Amino acid sequence: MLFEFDLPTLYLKLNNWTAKYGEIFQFELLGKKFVSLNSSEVLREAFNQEPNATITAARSPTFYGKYILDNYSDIAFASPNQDWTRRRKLGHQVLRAYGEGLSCVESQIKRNLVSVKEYLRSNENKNLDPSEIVEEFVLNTVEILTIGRSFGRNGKLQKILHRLDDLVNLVANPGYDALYGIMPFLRHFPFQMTKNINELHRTKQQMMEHLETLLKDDTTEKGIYHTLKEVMEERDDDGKQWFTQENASTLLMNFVAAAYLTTRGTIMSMIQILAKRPELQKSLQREVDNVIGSDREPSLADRRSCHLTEAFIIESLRYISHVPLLILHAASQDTTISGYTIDKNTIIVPNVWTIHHSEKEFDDPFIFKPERFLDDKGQLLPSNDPVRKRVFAFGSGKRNCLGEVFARSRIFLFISTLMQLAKVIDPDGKSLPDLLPKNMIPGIVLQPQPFEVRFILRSK
Ligand code: HEM
Repeated sequence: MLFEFDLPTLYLKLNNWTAKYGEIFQFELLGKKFVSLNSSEVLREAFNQEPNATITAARSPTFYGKYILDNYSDIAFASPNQDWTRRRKLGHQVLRAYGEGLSCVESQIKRNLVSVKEYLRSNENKNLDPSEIVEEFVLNTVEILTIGRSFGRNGKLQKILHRLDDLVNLVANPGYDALYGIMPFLRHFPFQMTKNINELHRTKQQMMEHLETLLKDDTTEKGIYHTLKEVMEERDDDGKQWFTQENASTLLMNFVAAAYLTTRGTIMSMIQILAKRPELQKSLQREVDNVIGSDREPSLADRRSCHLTEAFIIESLRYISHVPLLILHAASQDTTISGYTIDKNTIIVPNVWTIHHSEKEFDDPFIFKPERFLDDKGQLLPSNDPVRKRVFAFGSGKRNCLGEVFARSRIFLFISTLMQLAKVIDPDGKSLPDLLPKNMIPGIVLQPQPFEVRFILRSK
């Protein structure tokens, strides 16, 4: 029970301990050594300055990485070595090619927003749990990224991806991972978790088989999987295949899992925050009206002129801090951080939730203030401004998130479209609590509690 319930809320305990023990402290849990990094300065010394940047880029061994991700064939759970460096570079390349630059991808995403618009129009002024439409939007973008087009919530691919995500969330839960990591033979006993593990293997297989089928369709639209297939054909000088089927399926699993819960959590939280702040909504709508107007759809080029919308996204990521401890790192050799000796194999806990809610780092950290990221002319602070540099929502250094640009641009398109089209208000006959960072549902990725809102179309 300790495993299941304490580890997902470890970030709250670490926040209390930071008040007692300061910017960096070590502790032991389940027989393992941990070091918690609790200030932006210490985190940067560990992740951005050599030799620590290289030493702390390792991951600790996990059951999930070993048994689900084919013995660390992936990017996110593997420790660096030569092959990993090539995989991470490939991950960057495919995300840049399919997720960030191509206008055809942008137009696909905009087409995807049409169903969001239809949903808002046909459900106007009704009490709604927005998760259904947010999940469909996020999974559609994942489908477009993966195979170049989306098939909607009733399509086979989306059903597989949804199930895959649910299972990853259960199986990668740090409590179960720790338990199965210590006693991996448990996976042969008929517990519910064993059933989940087996179903996850089958669902991964189903995803790959379905992608193979879709690959045969006669279409010009391409996604990451088309490129991965080509890379699987490559051979090194010694004839070795450097990127295998296991690498492809686990890379896709990383992307699907990393893209879904994180983006869902951000957009859902932003909707709840908006419903409680009519003044902020008015300012965002004014910006969207001035920059985009109502006759055309928002596009990624508008990000440059929508300073408040961008600040709203960054402040939401800081305030909710829904990946509270990033993915845990590990020390690949003995080192020193902030004067403390850190032994090889110590698990490194980037205590980002605490950094984002520390008075030393941010004024009024528990108050939601997008303006903290704007200068006195209302322009977004540059990314190298000290205030922006204290936000670690996507990590920092050698293991930072590969999908940051993709995620932020999708969130921008969703929120600017929403502000162009509708006003978000409290539900009818029910109360909607303000979103409080300490009340999120625990997990590797925190989620807001279920809630309902109403959408009122602006054209009326
Ligand atoms: C709001 C959305 C997102 C947030 C807040 C987020 C946050 C993070 C964080 C905190 C990490 C761990 C960094 C570390 O361990 O130091 C991470 C890693 C990663 N993310 Fe994201 N992420 C988001 C969306 C995405 C998307 C859309 C993708 C891909 C399509 C993606 C792909 C990855 C990958 C592959 C890694 C592993 C990198 C590595 O271990 O080297 N993420 N992300």
